[in-house]
Amino acid sequence: ERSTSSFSYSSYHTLEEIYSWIDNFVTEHSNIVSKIQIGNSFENRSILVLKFSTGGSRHPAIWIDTGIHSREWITHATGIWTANKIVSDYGKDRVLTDILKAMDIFIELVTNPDGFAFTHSMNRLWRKNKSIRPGIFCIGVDLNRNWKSGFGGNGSNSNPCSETYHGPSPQSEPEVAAIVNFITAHGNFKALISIHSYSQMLMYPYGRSLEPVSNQRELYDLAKDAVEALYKVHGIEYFFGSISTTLYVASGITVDWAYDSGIKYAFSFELRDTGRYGFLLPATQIIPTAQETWMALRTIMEHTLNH
Ligand SMILES: O=C(NO)N[C@H](Cc1ccccc1)C(=O)O
Ligand SMILES: [Zn+2]
Repeated sequence: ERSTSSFSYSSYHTLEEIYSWIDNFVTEHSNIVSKIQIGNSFENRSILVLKFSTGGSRHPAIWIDTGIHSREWITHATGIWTANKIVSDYGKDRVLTDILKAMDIFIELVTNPDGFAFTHSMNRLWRKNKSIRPGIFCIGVDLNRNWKSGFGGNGSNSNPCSETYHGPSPQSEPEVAAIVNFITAHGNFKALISIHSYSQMLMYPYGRSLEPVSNQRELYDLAKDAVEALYKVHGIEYFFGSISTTLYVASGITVDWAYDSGIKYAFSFELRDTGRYGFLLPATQIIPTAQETWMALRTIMEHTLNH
């Protein structure tokens, strides 16, 4: 379609529809949004990031990724709504305006494009990427196990047929390497938020061990504030805490790498629901989920701005 005004934010969309929306969105808001290609997926699809900036060269930055696990459709839909919320509220919401005056926000909406295309074409419940290697007879690596920090540890699997297969080596997957290279080259990221579904949880490092991070108390208090802000919107309750203590041990994950790279505000969301619909969350819940998640994201970003 020619413009985002005909785009339904209360529907799930295909990869092509999302990429088309991105182009229209950037054109319509070119004063504050730009599109960056940070690499290509294994099957050679573009890996795209939206940059929200009010100027400056290397503002401290906030990273948000959705869709690293392709079946978690509510996360891409929430990311799209969030992108539109940012341009709608800039200049109106004092907190957001202050954030964007001082910081840049980067959103990677389709972090696993090959897997996402596959959930539309062949297997709605596909989780991993679509990489293949000689002599290996199962497809895909779990992109939330392919990061260097704790790579290959407990809570990841060396069996290529496993849903948590960590891949042959850290950052072996182009989808992970693209993010690592981008964030490392930028060098001034202060927060990273990686959005999954489902379970209704807000978590922080470490996943690889039960050992608390150095600013554990700060992250606990911030997570508590964020889930309270989320609850106020539609009364949805989230658990929160470190990944290993709240959920289970998981190694080679995004937020452990971010934290060990110096990004002290690293969080992972598990959005709605708690299992009634799971990955097949009805589209009627997209906007309510995005609305409540925004209040938690805004809380985390405000704290990052002020610390
Ligand atoms: O897959 C999901 N949720 O979609 N989450 C689990 C748990 C998790 C979430 C966030 C970070 C680390 C680990 C996973 O095995 O990756
Ligand atoms: Zn996930």
